[in-house]
Amino acid sequence: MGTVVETPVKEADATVTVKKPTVVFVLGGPGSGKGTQCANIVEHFGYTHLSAGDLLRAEIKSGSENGTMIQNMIKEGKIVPSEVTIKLLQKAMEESGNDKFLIDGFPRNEENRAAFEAVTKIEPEFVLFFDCSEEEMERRILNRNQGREDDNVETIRKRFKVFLESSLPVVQYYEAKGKVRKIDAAKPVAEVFDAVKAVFTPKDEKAAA
Ligand SMILES: Nc1ncnc2c1ncn2[C@@H]1O[C@H](COP(=O)(O)OP(=O)(O)O)[C@@H](O)[C@H]1O
Ligand SMILES: Nc1ccn([C@@H]2O[C@H](COP(=O)(O)OP(=O)(O)O)[C@@H](O)[C@H]2O)c(=O)n1
Ligand SMILES: [Mg+2]
Repeated sequence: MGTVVETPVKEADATVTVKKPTVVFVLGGPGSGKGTQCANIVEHFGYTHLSAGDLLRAEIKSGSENGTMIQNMIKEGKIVPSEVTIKLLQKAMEESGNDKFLIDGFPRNEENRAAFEAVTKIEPEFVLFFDCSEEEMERRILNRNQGREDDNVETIRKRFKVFLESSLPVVQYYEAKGKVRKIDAAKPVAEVFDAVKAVFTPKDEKAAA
């Protein structure tokens, strides 16, 4: 008869408490200044900036099998299926070594939002929303000069339509949860950043200042 050796199973070890990363979604129309302000936030507040658009453009450049599909969708101002974008975001989060992220330009529609929540189980800390008129956004995009295939009048019009029809409802979803921090993004860069800083500065520090 063999001896039964009991190995104690430590429940606490099995359910390792993995701390969920802090995520801030940075939303706003095309050209509202998301990328510009994210660069400032990174410098001051130690976040890692992940632009969904930049990740998708890098994926095209890498020659991935999804590249052509992504390129066609971006040219048409359409939103790439969540599956693709979320994989890129997750990979970038893992590779960063950080635990605080600005996710810029995502979620851009209800499908993006629901899929990210279902896959990662992460709820954003808050949503930074850059509010700007179409006129001003169009002016900025046409002066952006980054050689983007979607920065032309025809595609810009399509992107604005997608923004109004698909992206704004996501902002409204978070508004109903009290998570939206709305910024007047039509002002000069430094003034917009002053408003952004106020959102990221903890309340007790503000009181001490
Ligand atoms: N507050 C601002 N005032 C004027 N131009 C701006 C402002 N913020 C950004 N820009 C410029 O507008 C263009 C779009 O900004 P960007 O940060 O790329 O916006 P988004 O990522 O929302 O599309 C860039 O050329 C940028 O330099
Ligand atoms: N969540 C996202 C973000 C961007 N994109 C695609 O990438 C394009 C450019 O996104 P972007 O965030 O770089 O654009 P800007 O708002 O910075 O001008 C979008 O118009 C979409 O075609 C997407 O499909 N899904
Ligand atoms: Mg951008």
